[in-house]
Amino acid sequence: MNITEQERDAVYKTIFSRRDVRGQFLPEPISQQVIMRILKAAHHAPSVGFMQPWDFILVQNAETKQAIKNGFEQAHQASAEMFTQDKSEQYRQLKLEGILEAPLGICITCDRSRNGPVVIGRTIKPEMDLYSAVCAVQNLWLAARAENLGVGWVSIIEDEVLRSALGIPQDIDIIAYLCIGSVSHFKDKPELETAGWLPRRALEEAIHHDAWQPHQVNNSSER
Ligand SMILES: Cc1cc2c(cc1C)N(C[C@H](O)[C@H](O)[C@H](O)COP(=O)(O)O)c1[nH]c(=O)[nH]c(=O)c1N2
Repeated sequence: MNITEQERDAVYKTIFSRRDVRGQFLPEPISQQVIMRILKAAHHAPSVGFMQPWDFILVQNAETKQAIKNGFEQAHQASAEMFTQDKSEQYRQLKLEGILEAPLGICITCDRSRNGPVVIGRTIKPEMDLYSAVCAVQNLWLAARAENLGVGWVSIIEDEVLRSALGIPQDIDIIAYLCIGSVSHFKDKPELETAGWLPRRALEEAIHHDAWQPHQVNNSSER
C-alpha cells in the first residue's frame, strides 16, 4: 500500500503541529469513538518481541483527578527547589499541567513481565519494554493531534500518587500520565521555547556522520 503525497503531507503536518498542551483545554467531553480511535493508534505501536506491554487507564472522575493534581502540586514545589535561583523563579511561572481542565486523563503503564521473562529483542537490553510503551504514547499523541485534540504529558508527580489514585499494582511500571481534550488553539512553538527556557537545537547539531563527533561552534574550530 503506497502513501500518496497528500497523505504524507498530512502526517508531517500532524507531527510538526503537535504540541504539549497545558493551558488551552476546553471542557467539552471527547466522544467514545474518538477515544477508541486514539487508543487503537496507541495499541498499534511497535513493541519489543510484540509484547504489547501497555495498558491504558482512562481517568474521568473528578475526585481522582483532584488527587492527581494534589500530587502534582507537591512534586512541583519540590522540583522548583532543584533549579538555580533564577531558573527556579522562571520555573514557578510555567504552567506544566492541565490535570483538572482536560476532560480526560490517560495513564499508560508497562507490564514488564507480560508474556514471560524472555522476550525477543529484550534479552540484552531489558529496558526495551519501557521504550515500547513510550512508542504507544507517541502514537496516541499524534493520533490525538490528527483528531484536533491536545495532549499534555505530566511527569512531575510521584509514582506512588498515581498508584494510590488509580490502584496500580507495584509490579506494573508507570510510563505516562496524559491530559487530553479539545483545545481553544494549538501554539505554534513549544511553550518552553517561547518562554525562553531553551531553544530548539539545530538539526545539524544532532546529526553525526560515521562516528560520534563533539558539537562544533558555528562550524569553526573554536573548541
Ligand atoms: C517524557 C516527557 C515528559 C514530559 C514532557 C514531555 C516528555 C516527552 N513534557 C512536555 C515537554 O515539555 C514538551 O514536549 C517540550 O517542551 C516540547 O514541546 P512540544 O511538545 O513540541 O509542544 C511535559 N510538559 C509539562 O508541562 N509537564 C511535564 O511534566 C512534562 N513532562
